[in-house]
Amino acid sequence: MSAPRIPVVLLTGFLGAGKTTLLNRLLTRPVMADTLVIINEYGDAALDHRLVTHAPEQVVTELAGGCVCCALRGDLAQTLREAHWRFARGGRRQFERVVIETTGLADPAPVLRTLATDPRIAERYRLACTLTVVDAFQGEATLAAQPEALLQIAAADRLLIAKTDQAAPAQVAALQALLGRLNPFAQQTDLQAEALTPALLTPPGTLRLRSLPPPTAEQVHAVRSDSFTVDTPLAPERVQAWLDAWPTVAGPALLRMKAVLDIAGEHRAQVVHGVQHTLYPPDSLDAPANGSTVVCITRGIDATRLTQWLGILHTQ
Ligand SMILES: Nc1nc2c(ncn2[C@@H]2O[C@H](COP(=O)(O)OP(=O)(O)OP(=O)(O)O)[C@@H](O)[C@H]2O)c(=O)[nH]1
Repeated sequence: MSAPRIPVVLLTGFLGAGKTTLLNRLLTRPVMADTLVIINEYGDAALDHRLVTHAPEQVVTELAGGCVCCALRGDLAQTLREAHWRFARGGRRQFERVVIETTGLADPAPVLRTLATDPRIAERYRLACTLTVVDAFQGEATLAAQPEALLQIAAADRLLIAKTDQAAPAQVAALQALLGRLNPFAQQTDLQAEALTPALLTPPGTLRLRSLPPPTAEQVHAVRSDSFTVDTPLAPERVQAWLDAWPTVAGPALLRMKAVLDIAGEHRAQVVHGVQHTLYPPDSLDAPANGSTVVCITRGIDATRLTQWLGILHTQ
């Protein structure tokens, strides 16, 4: 009898929707022991793998600098093909399941196709479930403006609604109704209200993959990712001025900002997230920063304004 195939969970959702936050919650569950996590990031400076807290029996690896749905599809296939010996101890495979976190701009359909049709992958792996995280607060506006978000909704077996604590109940209800129209097959879960159970990692019914027209080349290619690094610790008042100036760049053109900051006098790295209009309060990592990196993923932003804003961090 051949060995059972390894289940793969595809975790997707638009930039900043809450994928990594969910992953961190999931990885603390016993059901997620022995998990290989593959994190794909759009920016060339990968930060997400540093933001994922995991146990020693979990392996986290990253694919950065493009999307697994296009530029890095071959890299994903190679990672999966090689994983059983690359992530092995004493000749024994170190994982029993795989979670792939896509970039927030990925179209899940080509990734699902690779999983299903590459014979060397399909013989070892099986798709267990596609989870799409949706931001309760910004979800409707994102869906109206960002074609990739629609593709992610369409591919979902489960729609996981994050940030319901930030949205009014009527806003959540309107989003749920919209999601129900866009993908009536997917089960909707409010991540704040419901416990994360193993059932979340399995599809609610038969797996269905529906196709929507892909975004046009123009829509995809107008996206750019810029990273900005400073090697020396940042003065706290500079960081505060930079945070205060967030409204000068915030908006739909700033799809995502992620920063790991090395602030003078702080022993631990500080993490700051921005998603379109929203800036989240800084958080600390359990590790020193050794330099600061800010990644901005933008579509049609005023570059001068962005540069001025970033400049606040290190201007003498
Ligand atoms: N209030 C609130 N904030 C949340 C929730 N989920 C995520 N966030 C915050 O939203 C910001 C972005 O969350 P991430 O988990 O990094 O989002 P992501 O989808 O992984 O982002 P990308 O990897 O850039 O696509 C962070 O500051 C999180 O703390 C939630 O349920 N409630």
